[in-house]
Amino acid sequence: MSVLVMKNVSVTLGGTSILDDVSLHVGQGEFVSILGPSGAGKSTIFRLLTGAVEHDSGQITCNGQPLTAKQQSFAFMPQRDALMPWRRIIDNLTLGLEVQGISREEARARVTPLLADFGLEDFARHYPAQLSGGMRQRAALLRTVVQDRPVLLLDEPFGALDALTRTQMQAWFEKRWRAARWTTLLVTHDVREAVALSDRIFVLSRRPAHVLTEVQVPGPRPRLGRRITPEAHALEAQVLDILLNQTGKAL
Ligand SMILES: Nc1ncnc2c1ncn2[C@@H]1O[C@H](COP(=O)(O)OP(=O)(O)OP(=O)(O)O)[C@@H](O)[C@H]1O
Repeated sequence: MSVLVMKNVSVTLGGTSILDDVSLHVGQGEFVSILGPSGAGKSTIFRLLTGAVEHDSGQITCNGQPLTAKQQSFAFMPQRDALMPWRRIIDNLTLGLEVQGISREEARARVTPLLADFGLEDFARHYPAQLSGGMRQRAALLRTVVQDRPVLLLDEPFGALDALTRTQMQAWFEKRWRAARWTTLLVTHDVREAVALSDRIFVLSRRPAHVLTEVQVPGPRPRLGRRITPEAHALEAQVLDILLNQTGKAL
């Protein structure tokens, strides 16, 4: 059964058509990515799902229920880690839960057992500026995951990292995901990342965005580094061609 369904959704902002008849779905425990050219409207989909913008037409449901502003269906991780510099890591990690009305003690009790898995057990009392970029992203991810919502929305979570750290983080996250099977929707413009991490990929056109194609990613996991299969390589090339074609049209 699909947890998240967007059906024929269109969005206009300031008189400009941004999303045009977008349909996509994410199943329970599935990892789905949205790929598209820069400015296509990928982040707009997340703004829509988090209630920051409204759709003109179409339907959005979570677990079969129409999305409402009150419903807390999604745990959202923005592009930048958005950790508060004046709060210790432990207090940043509990923030999402505290906003939900959970006491600080209860929030800490939920976060603490996860610290080791996220490589943060020795850094709970540090401030964000004392952590590396990769560690901050792991903290932001932990803060998102611990909210225990039906769907994780990840907006280019590794985009700001250097290439080596990004590869390490992708491998680390993929391993965590295989163990936890969080229902995940990832926005990225990194074709390799989408192929390495996803079960399925929706490729968007340039703005106004519509779904150009939906691809099922073949082959066993993990698909990172030297383990990349010929099928995954071929898919990368195919998806890249589709995207370059879109960018070419935009130039
Ligand atoms: N309030 C607004 N009024 C008009 N246009 C807007 C508004 N907000 C966003 N846009 C436009 O919507 C388009 C889609 O933006 P969005 O951030 O969703 O794209 P994106 O695919 O996530 O881009 P990137 O990959 O570069 O992050 C952009 O061209 C942007 O200029």
